[in-house]
This record gives sequence, structure tokens and C-alpha cells, in this order.
Amino acid sequence: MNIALVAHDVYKNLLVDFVIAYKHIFQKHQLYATGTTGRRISEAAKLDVIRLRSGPFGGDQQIGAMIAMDDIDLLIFFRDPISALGHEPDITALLRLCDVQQIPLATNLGTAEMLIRAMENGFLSWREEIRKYDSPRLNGTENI
Ligand SMILES: O=C(CO)COP(=O)(O)O
Repeated sequence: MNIALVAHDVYKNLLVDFVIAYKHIFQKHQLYATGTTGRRISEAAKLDVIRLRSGPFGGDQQIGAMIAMDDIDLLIFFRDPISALGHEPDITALLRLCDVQQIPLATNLGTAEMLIRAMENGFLSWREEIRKYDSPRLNGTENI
């Protein structure tokens, strides 16, 4: 599975600890992350992470573009629910695209834990099936 990981500053430590706790699962998958989140995870968890731009510089939009192309299977995004951020439109757009593409999305630790355990137990294997029929790459709508 292709897993995208994003955390705003207040939750970066939480996400790093979460990835370390479930490293035995994460290490079996391809990880993507926004810039600073990815650096923190790769340094602390010693996992390979494909790092995109930092969120305020387009990282959320890069992940959104991957989701639009059905290239991400699961997004864990520990967003800051208190502070307003300058790139709020990018954040909203990313969350919206998850709903457009039916991508499992966790915005807090409780849901993230359930999704990761569910994935480990095969509950997200429907993603492989849906990709065959619903992928913009395969159903001919990628140029629309
Ligand atoms: O701002 C972000 C997501 O909106 C996260 O970006 P960083 O991982 O670069 O801090």
C-alpha cells in the first residue's frame, strides 16, 4: 500500500511515536510524507520515506495530486485543529480529495490506530480491487 503521512507541528512528535510503535507494519509499505514530517519520521524511525514539499510550500497539494490519480491508499494527517494556518485552502482541498476518491483518512490517533490495524489484517485489500476499475489511469478519465 502507498501510505501518506502528514502532521502539523503540534502533532509531529505524536506521529513519529505512532510510526515507531507500528514500524513493523509501516516498513512493509511505501511511505510518502510532506517535507518536515518525512524528515522527522525517517530520522527517528529509520524508515524510507519519499519526501514531498513542505506543506506550506505545496506538499499537501502534491499528496492531493497523488490521491486524485489514485496513487495513495491511506492518508494519516494529524492536523492542527486549533490554529489557523496560511495554507488552509491546501489542507481543505487535500481532505476533500480523500472523500472524492474514497481514500481512508485518519486525522487523529484513535482512527489512525484502527486503520493501521485494519490494513494489517487485510481490511483495505478492497483498495487493490477498486484501483482496477476506478483508477483515473485505467478508466480513461485521466486526461479529463
Ligand atoms: O503543513 C503541513 C501539512 O499541511 C505539513 O508540512 P511539513 O511536514 O513540511 O511540516
